[in-house]
Order: sequence, then structure tokens, then C-alpha cells
Amino acid sequence: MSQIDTLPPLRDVINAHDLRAKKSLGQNFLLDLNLTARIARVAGSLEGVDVLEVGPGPGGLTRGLLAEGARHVLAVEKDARCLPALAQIEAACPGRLTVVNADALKLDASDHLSTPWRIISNLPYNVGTELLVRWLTPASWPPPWQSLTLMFQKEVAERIVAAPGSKAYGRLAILAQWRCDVRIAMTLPPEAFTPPPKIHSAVVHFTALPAPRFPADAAVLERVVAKGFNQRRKMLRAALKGLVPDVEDRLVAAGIKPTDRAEQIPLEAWCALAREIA
Ligand SMILES: C[S@@+](CC[C@H](N)C(=O)[O-])C[C@H]1O[C@@H](n2cnc3c(N)ncnc32)[C@H](O)[C@@H]1O
Repeated sequence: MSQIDTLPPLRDVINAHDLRAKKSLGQNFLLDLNLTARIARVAGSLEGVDVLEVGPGPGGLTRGLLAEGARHVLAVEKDARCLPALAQIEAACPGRLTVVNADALKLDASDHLSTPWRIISNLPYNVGTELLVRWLTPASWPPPWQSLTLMFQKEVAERIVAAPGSKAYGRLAILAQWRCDVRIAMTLPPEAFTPPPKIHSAVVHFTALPAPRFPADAAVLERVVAKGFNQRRKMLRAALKGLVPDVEDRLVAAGIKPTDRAEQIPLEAWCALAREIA
């Protein structure tokens, strides 16, 4: 039995520290340790791996990561009320857990971790997409992380893995699939969480590709895709008006019909258009 197995049940921990969930911090806790171990395993073997966890809360997933063999976990938690519960885990695994009481949006994890690390988190829903976009758009590629294993609202997960032609297909799908293999690894019902949220959730696993799937300048691609989907029901010749003077010619040169709409355009063609426009 490892030291982690001797820790008290999570429900006792949240009662002992009066960890009533705060909606403003997106707090929906996972208290079933079998479930948190399953989520940790989505990221593959963690033996010898450094992990960044955003929002450990009372530490259910943190326990899973350590039990699955993570070499070191950097856990960044904004809510200071969670620190005593996390300190208990730290004491059970000396040297393997560092807890930072900070806003993950303001922290540079590379100051604390040795590359390549994995990011595994049950993200707070209110900042989940912002963190994801940040992780997917580093200054250079490949990024300092190998993979992301992240819990999102199921609807956001579906937008990440969406294919052209579907309503969910948009900027998030293109951003993610351009430089990562992505898949939904698990879906979870509201009852898996305490308190249960109103929506279903899903764990998405992202594996960083060594290089983007198709060549394109990241900033140009981001600009073109954002403008294209901003008015997704318009034909592209209208949606992209003003981007460059001869947008219709550029669309044709990229092999795109100017009368098509953004949601019909596959990733490869978006990249071709970004190259034409750059
Ligand atoms: C959905 S809960 C997950 C808690 C825990 N990982 C679990 O699975 O039970 C999200 C956690 O993120 C924390 N959090 C919210 N905003 C944050 C931020 N900007 N930076 C770091 N942590 C944040 C919340 O306090 C909460 O503990």
C-alpha cells in the first residue's frame, strides 16, 4: 500500500476543511478515486513524467496522478482554502508534489517544470478554453508539453474534435487539430462531480505533433480562421472581405470556392489560404 492509499477519503477531507464549492471558481470536484485514476491513465504511463495540474481543488486527480507514478506534479490552485488538503498529499509523497497558490492564467509553468511535461487537469470551466488556447499557441512549436489531458464541458470537447461540415466545427477544432492529434477519451455524467454541474463533461486527450500538420504561419492562420468563422453563415468571399484587397483570387488560388462557408473548409485548405495571404 502506498502512502497515498493511507490518505482519508475525499468526502471527509472536504467536510473537515469546509470546502463548499464556489461557483465563481468553477468548482465541481471529483471525489471517486477510481475515476481520477482512470483519467490519469488516459495520459498513458506517468512513470518518470512531470505533470502540470491546473486547479487540483481537494486533490482527487492529484492523488490519481501520483498513484499512477508521476515523478513530479506541479499543482496550481487559486483557492487558498484547498491548500491544507493538498499539504496532506504533499506530506504523503515527499518531493513529488509542489503546490502553488496562484492564478494559472498568470503563471509561467516553465519556471517550475523540466521539459517535456504533460498537462492533466479537470479544468475550471470558466477559464478552460482560455488556458487551452494559450497552450495551443506557444511562441514556437513543438511546445514544452508532450500531451494535454483535459476535462471540458462535453459541448466544448465536441468543438475540439469536430470535423468540417458539422455545426461544432470552428476555430477551436482548427487550432487544436492543426498541431495535435485529438480524441475524446471519456465522457462523464453530471453525477460524477460534487456538486453535479448542469452539463455532461468529457476528457479530451491532445498529443502534440512534432510539426504542424500543414505549413502555415500561426498568426496568419489564426487571423484568417477567426475572421472566416466570425460570420460563419456568410459565403467566404463576404466573410473575409477586407482581409486583403483581392480575397476572392486568394480563395481560388488556395483551392477554395469563394461561395463556400467557413464550416465547409477542411484544415488543409485553411492552411493553403493562410499561405496565400501571408
Ligand atoms: C473543476 S474544479 C476541479 C478540482 C479537482 N481537480 C477535482 O477534479 O476534483 C476546478 C479547480 O480549479 C480551481 N481554479 C479556478 N480558477 C483557477 C485559476 N484561474 N487558476 C488556478 N486554479 C483555478 C478551482 O478553485 C477548482 O479547485
